[in-house]
Amino acid sequence: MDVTITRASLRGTAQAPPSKSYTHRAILAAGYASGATVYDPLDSADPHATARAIEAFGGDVSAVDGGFAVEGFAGVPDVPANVIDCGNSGTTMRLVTGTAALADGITVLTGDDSLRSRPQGPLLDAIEGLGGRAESTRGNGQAPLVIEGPVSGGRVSIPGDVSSQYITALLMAGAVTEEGIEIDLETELKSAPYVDITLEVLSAFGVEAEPVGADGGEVRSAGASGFRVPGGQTYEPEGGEYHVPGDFSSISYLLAAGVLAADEGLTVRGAQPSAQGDTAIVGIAERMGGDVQWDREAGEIEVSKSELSGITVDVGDTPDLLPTIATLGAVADGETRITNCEHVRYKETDRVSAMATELGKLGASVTEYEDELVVHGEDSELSGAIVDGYDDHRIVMALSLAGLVAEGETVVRGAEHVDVSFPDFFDVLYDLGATIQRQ
Ligand SMILES: O=C(O)C1=C[C@@H](OP(=O)(O)O)[C@@H](O)[C@H](O)C1
Ligand SMILES: C=C(OP(=O)(O)O)C(=O)O
Repeated sequence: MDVTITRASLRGTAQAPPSKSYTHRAILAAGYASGATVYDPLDSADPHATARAIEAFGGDVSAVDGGFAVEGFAGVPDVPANVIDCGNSGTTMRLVTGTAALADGITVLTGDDSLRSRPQGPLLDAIEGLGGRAESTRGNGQAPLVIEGPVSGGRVSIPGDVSSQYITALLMAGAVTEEGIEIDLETELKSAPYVDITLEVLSAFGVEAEPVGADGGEVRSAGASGFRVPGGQTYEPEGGEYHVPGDFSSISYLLAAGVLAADEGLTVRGAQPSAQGDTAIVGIAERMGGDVQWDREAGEIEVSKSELSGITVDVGDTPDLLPTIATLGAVADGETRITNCEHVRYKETDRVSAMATELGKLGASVTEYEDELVVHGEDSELSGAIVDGYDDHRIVMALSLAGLVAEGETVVRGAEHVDVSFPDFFDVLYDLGATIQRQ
């Protein structure tokens, strides 16, 4: 699907979609349990992939009023009767690789073209280190993957600068191994707040796990030298239910739409504080000069159109914000420097390169370095063009934002990929007053 967007003035109220990261973890944790109801889940393509995996391991996920009822496999996954298709979802493939290592037999995991080009090698090595079998069929560290368990736990070391999802996978699976898992980080951890999300969900399911400090003291994931999860634990959420908070990566597009185009202001609901690193978008928009008010208790953000100035942002903890910040930078006055972003190249597409290329087509001046993206707002005048969404939901949404302010028509190709994390993105923009045509 192509979407055509023209300059518009936005106003009104938008509801943030539920968090993708929390939804994946909550339904998988319910799978590791004997079951639970996950309320307010994100009902989109990526969590559906995790739900399919839970079913393949002997559980069941069904829609009930306001949520998903999950019947779990109680810590002992069946050997799947078929290949598990993880679709476009990196989170599913990594987290479920951990589950597969617990099954007494072979699991085969695959995904779409994008997912089959993403790095899995460090997680495969970790599972081999725990005594399992974990192979890439092509021997290149990418899916299709063949995993054979069961592993009983142990100690592994793993790089922290490729994907934090490897750590999440090992912690979630480690809790139901016999011995538990100790993880030593070989490098600094990127995307660390995502492991904090994991620890928060594990705690809500009554599972103990912790970061280990460089000096053996207590730290949050961002300063950790490793992680530890004792084995023999049981997943069981209080009251048999879990509630998913709103998604701040998705909120980033609504906030950006507000600072770019809401002359009369707009309100974003569902913005309760949580462990999400992408909450940083509120402070980033403010630092750029955005008029943003966040009532944390009410979970509401008021935002209105503002003159923006370029800033420097380190996205080591918040890789998914890069496309949004790049678009804001193209409209801001002065230079926006997005640093510490090499790991943003390992996503659904190389997002550093994709944003440099496509914003360039819209008239932005962008310089790409291995670990930095620099947007020269002062030399950028956005005017409509046909741009490619790279089959990547975040590229599609970030380029659509540019369409709200560019002169003339912006056509975003492959716009249907918003189904991964924000299925009604274009309906929400339309309701806020955007001009959207779908072909
Ligand atoms: O664990 C998660 O829910 C996620 C972790 C991050 O990936 P990396 O840890 O691979 O950077 C993030 O980019 C992804 O969208 C979701
Ligand atoms: C990278 C993302 O997700 P995943 O790793 O689950 O594909 C994302 O949602 O931006």
